[in-house]
Amino acid sequence: MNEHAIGGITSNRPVLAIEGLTVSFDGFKAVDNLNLYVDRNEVRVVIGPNGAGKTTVLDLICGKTAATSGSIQFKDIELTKMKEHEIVRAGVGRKFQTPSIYESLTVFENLEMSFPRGRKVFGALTFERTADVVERVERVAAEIFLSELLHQQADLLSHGQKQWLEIGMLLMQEPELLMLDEPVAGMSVSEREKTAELLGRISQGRSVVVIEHDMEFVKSIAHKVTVLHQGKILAEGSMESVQANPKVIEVYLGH
Ligand SMILES: Nc1ncnc2c1ncn2[C@@H]1O[C@H](COP(=O)(O)OP(=O)(O)OP(=O)(O)O)[C@@H](O)[C@H]1O
Repeated sequence: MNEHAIGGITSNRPVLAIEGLTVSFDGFKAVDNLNLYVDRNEVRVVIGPNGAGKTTVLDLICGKTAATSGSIQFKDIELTKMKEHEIVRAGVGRKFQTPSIYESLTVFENLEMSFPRGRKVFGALTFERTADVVERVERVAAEIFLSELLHQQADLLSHGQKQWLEIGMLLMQEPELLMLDEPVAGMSVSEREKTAELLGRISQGRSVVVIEHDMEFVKSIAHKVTVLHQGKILAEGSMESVQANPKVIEVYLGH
């Protein structure tokens, strides 16, 4: 576990602490008494066979699905009692598999409308373009490799660039926890490499949780891997230890 200095006091508490988390759908436990801890500056990858409960865990963290029991602590905040928009405001960003960018707007406008104050005060599309908004849009665009394409309409971007734009829209809100569901699906090799670099970079100062099936990509980004199976943790640790684990090979990697 990393150590963080907070107000001069050294704290080794994880940013995300999930304990005893369970969700039942008509008696079927999709997530079953799960404990999961993620540190600041960490890229955690969650892997596992189809139906293992990976997406459901992210749905529970972001408030899309209500827990049956258990706790999700983000810093000092209990998320299980909160609404989705409150969880976003608390600093949790979630990217789904399909990009939900606005195709008819430019890269700049897509990023601009994700600036939290703009949305809160003036509504989604009509707000003042102040210097701090422009500064943050430009900073985020540079992070996601889109500085040169700021004024291009989003529908003209490549698939990979659209995925980066959506990550950028989350970064505009400066989340401390970022969750991504299969971020490199459908990307070219060079886009995958750039995405690995991007995730490493954006994990600095925050926590990143990624669901991924592509093992080469997992190897290139994961600080730690959690293997889910039937709603429970089957194994957890370094990529090497997980790959060598006979139980993991049996239920997932051997297939
Ligand atoms: N809202 C729901 N109602 C009923 N069952 C659900 C619901 N959401 C998920 N499930 C079930 O919970 C289980 C876990 O699903 P989940 O989508 O979390 O798996 P996953 O590990 O993300 O799989 P994949 O790799 O295929 O995306 C599955 O059996 C799924 O059918």
